[in-house]
Amino acid sequence: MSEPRKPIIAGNWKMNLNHFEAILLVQKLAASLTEPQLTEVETVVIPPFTALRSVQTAIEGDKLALGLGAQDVSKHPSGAYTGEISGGMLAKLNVSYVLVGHSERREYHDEDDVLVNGKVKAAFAVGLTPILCVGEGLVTREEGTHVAHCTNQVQAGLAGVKAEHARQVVIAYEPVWAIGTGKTATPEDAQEVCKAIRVKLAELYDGEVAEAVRIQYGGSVKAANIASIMAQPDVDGALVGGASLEADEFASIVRFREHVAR
Ligand SMILES: O=C[C@H](O)COP(=O)(O)O
Repeated sequence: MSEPRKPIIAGNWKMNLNHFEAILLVQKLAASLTEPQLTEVETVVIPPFTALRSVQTAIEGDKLALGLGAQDVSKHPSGAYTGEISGGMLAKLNVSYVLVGHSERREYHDEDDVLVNGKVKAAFAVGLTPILCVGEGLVTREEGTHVAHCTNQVQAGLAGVKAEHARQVVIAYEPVWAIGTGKTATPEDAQEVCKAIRVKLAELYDGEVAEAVRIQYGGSVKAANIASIMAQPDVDGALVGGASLEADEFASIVRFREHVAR
């Protein structure tokens, strides 16, 4: 019998908040959540690079049960790569998670599956856990090829990754048409793709790896819809954008068990 998967809710702050504002948000968030709530649901904040050090200091200084993530990582370990941030630099800041292949990186920074795969491997090489983001655009959804699109992205992102690492990855399914638009996929839409991703993991590795991997849904998640999304059997968490910038709203998302699924 495999261990139950611990829910993981992560707030991706994107390109918002300077380091002073970031500290305030972390302190407000911590004040809105009790220790047991933070232990029951793994809660991760993902600030911009410039706020990582301040947020890490706040988390460690106040002994907060919050995880720390970064929004991107270089595929290179070090060297003459102006503007890049290495996995080693992030690990030194006690960063645990790193987003890889977010749709905004794929769309606005031309990141393809080969680069995403390089970043996944760079993260594992220094002990970071990648949150591998996949998701289809509106055209693909309307064509009805969204499931294959997402499972192909998972396969490409994990190419050459051994089972011992693959079982630790977090996958975020984010339909691009639902990001920041207020349009949420239905819980059934989320379940369809998350289940297909788990089936693909079983094909690529084995059932044990597939059962261990946590799969998040992302795209206009808020307190009002989190319970019904989390009620789906293959959804193990959420990657939250806009709503993670408001402490009360994000805390309420983390406390999803208190809400009634609609
Ligand atoms: O990383 C988070 C996602 O892109 C979702 O963003 P959103 O909650 O603002 O739609």
